[in-house]
Amino acid sequence: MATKNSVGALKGDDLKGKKVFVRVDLNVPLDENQKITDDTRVRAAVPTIKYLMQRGARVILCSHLGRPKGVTPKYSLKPLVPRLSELLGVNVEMANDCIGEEVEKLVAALPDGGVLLLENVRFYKEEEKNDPEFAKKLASLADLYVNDAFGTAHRAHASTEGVTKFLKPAVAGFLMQKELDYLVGAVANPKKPFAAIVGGSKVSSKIGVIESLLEKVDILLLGGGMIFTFYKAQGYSVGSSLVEEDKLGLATSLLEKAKSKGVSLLLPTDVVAADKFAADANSMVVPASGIPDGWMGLDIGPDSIKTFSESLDTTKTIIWNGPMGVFEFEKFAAGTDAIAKKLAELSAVGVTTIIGGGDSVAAVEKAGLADKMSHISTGGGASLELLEGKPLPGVLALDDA
Ligand SMILES: Nc1ncnc2c1ncn2[C@@H]1O[C@H](COP(=O)(O)OP(=O)(O)O)[C@@H](O)[C@H]1O
Ligand SMILES: O=C(OP(=O)(O)O)[C@H](O)COP(=O)(O)O
Repeated sequence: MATKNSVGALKGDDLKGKKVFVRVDLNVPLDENQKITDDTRVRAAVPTIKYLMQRGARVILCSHLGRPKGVTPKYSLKPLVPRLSELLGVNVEMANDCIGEEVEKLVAALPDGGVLLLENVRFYKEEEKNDPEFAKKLASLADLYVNDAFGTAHRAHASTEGVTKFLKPAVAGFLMQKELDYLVGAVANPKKPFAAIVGGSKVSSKIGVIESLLEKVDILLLGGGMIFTFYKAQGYSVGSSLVEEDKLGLATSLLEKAKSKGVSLLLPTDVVAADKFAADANSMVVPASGIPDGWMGLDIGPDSIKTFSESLDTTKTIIWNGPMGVFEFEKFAAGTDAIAKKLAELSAVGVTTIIGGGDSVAAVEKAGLADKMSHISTGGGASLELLEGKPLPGVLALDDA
């Protein structure tokens, strides 16, 4: 993907008094009392907004929250206002809509350096349909466009893609730039040796990323539920572990591809098996080649943790996507925790460590190690697509640098 123009190229003269439409990803988890349970995405949006505020721009924030079908109070962005105001040090205004006369009035009343948050853009079905008329209405609110919503950059929606046809310049925000620098830059030109750790539930959801990474990495460590498809393909007994029967051939061909590329592909040599899929299951460590009938592998075992850790010792760049086990259950979180700790240790001695979104981020956060990593992606689906080598529509639509 070509380098994109960034908001940092816009100076005071470009921004003073200008209305800037900023697409952010404020799709945060809320509890039943509408309280934010993880504000990572809000904090990640702050540098771009502050940069614009400090240069006298009038900032119009646009985001989605959840996947509403029509106007749904539960998915209002109103609960975001207090935290945004606190982080930005101003009273963020809230609109009840994202287009229309009332919104236009609020935009007109915005002072230089002021911030207006539009209501959930997905309250209109036209957003996800990338409807040009709707995109034009969004565009008409502002003088220029900044996309900082990395987590939504894999969606070709009106506020991420369509709007750029009517609003120029269209540039990347600081978060978007940082995500691209790490997930494209560091992966395309890694300091070597370069290792990837891929886990998560199914091989089918990670085929693209494994194939793409096999072209680039020196070491590939596999964990999570997908390993049992690899074991079964090799003729091991896997008990009642998660297996995708229709992907056995694929698993074999991935192993062969790794061999032909000279990639050192490591599968766990032992696993923690459970007698049921539950937090209070009975568990035992068994060799990878012999999971007893009625038992299922839910984590990588201690020998594998040791081998995986040692293999990472020599690396200079590590990317991690997907947990090593069912980390949501304390009993089966040791493999994931150990990898998180290892990456934190290696970061401290200068290894570039990149956590590619989704559940791996949740696992690193649960372990309290988020601030130790070089980069933690704010996008699950978006980071996966980038790592698969797919272009992101929300990025493609921006002006080239
Ligand atoms: N051995 C396993 N058996 C079943 N599920 C697993 C196993 N290991 C990991 N998982 C599950 O995989 C899920 C994460 O998978 P995935 O969504 O592919 O990862 P990510 O979100 O990081 O891309 C977690 O909910 C975890 O419990
Ligand atoms: O949370 C998001 O994606 P993610 O869960 O893949 O990180 C983004 O806000 C995109 O949301 P969507 O998958 O409803 O388009």
